[in-house]
Amino acid sequence: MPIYPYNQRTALILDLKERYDHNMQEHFKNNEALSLEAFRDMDYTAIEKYQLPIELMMENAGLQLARIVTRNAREDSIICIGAGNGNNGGGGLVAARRLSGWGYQVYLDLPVEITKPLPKKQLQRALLFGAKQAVPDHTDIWVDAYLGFSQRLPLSREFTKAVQRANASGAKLIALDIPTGISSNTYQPRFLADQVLTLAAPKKILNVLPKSTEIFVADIGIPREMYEHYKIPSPDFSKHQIL
Ligand SMILES: NC(=O)C1=CN([C@@H]2O[C@H](COP(=O)(O)OP(=O)(O)OC[C@H]3O[C@@H](n4cnc5c(N)ncnc54)[C@H](OP(=O)(O)O)[C@@H]3O)[C@@H](O)[C@H]2O)[C@@H](O)CC1
Ligand SMILES: [K+]
Repeated sequence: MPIYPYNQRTALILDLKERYDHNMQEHFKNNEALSLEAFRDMDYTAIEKYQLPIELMMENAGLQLARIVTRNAREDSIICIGAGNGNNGGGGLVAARRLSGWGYQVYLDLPVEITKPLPKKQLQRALLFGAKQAVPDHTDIWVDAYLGFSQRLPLSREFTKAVQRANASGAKLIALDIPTGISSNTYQPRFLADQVLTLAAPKKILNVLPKSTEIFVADIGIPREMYEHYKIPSPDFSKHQIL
C-alpha cells in the first residue's frame, strides 16, 4: 500500500522500514519530538480548547491500532491484546472491538481489574463484539496496551509478568503509544516491541528504543495549529493516517 512519507508532501513510495527509521532519527536529532509532559499538555488542550473528548480520541487511537495490527495479520491470526486500567488500555480495548468486528480472533490479557469508567465501557463493548478474556496457548500478534504515558517505574508484579509472558510468546509485538516499562535502564523489564504505534507525534522517550524497532505515528484528530504551538512539524495526515 503506498504511504506518504512522514513530514514530506510528495508521494514518494519508499521502503517502510527504511523510511520510518530515517524519519524518526531525523526527528530526534532535530529535537522535533515531544516530551511526555508536552504530549500530556497537548492532550489536555485538545480536550479543553477543541472540545475533543478523550473517548473520541481513544476511538481514533484504537482504530489506527487495529489497522496496524491487520497489516501484520493473516485471516486466522490469533491476536492477544493486553490492557491496563487506564486510557492506554482503553485504546487497546477499542482495537479489540474493531478487530473482533472485522472477524479476527481476539483475546484479552487483563493483568489488573478494569475498574475506571471509560476503559470499563470499552471492555464491555469489546466482549460484546466477541473478544475473549483469556490468554491463548499460541499467539501470533501481542499488543501492549497495558500502560502508556502515565506509567511509573518499576512496574508492578502483574505488569512485569505480563510483559515477560508477551516477550516469551514468539508473537509479533506491537505497543500502543509507548511500550510498557520503557526505560534506558536495560535491567528494567519491558515490552520488547517490534513496532510502536505512537499517538499524534513522535515522543522523545522513544529514542531509547533499539534501532530495529519500527515507530509509526497515528493521527488521532489533533489539529495542525497545535503542532505549531509546540514547535514541531505537523505530520501530513491528510492522505494517510498512519505514518
Ligand atoms: N490525546 C491523547 O493523548 C490520547 C491518549 N490516549 C492514551 O492514553 C494514555 C495515557 O492514559 P492514562 O493517563 O490514563 O494512563 P496509562 O498510561 O494508561 O496508565 C494509567 C494506569 O497505569 C497504572 N500504573 C501506572 N504505573 C504503574 C506501575 N508501575 N505498575 C502498575 N500500574 C501502574 C495506574 O494505576 P493507578 O495509579 O491508577 O493505581 C493507572 O491505572 C496514552 O498513553 C494513550 O495511549 C488515548 O486513549 C486517547 C487520546
Ligand atoms: K503501551
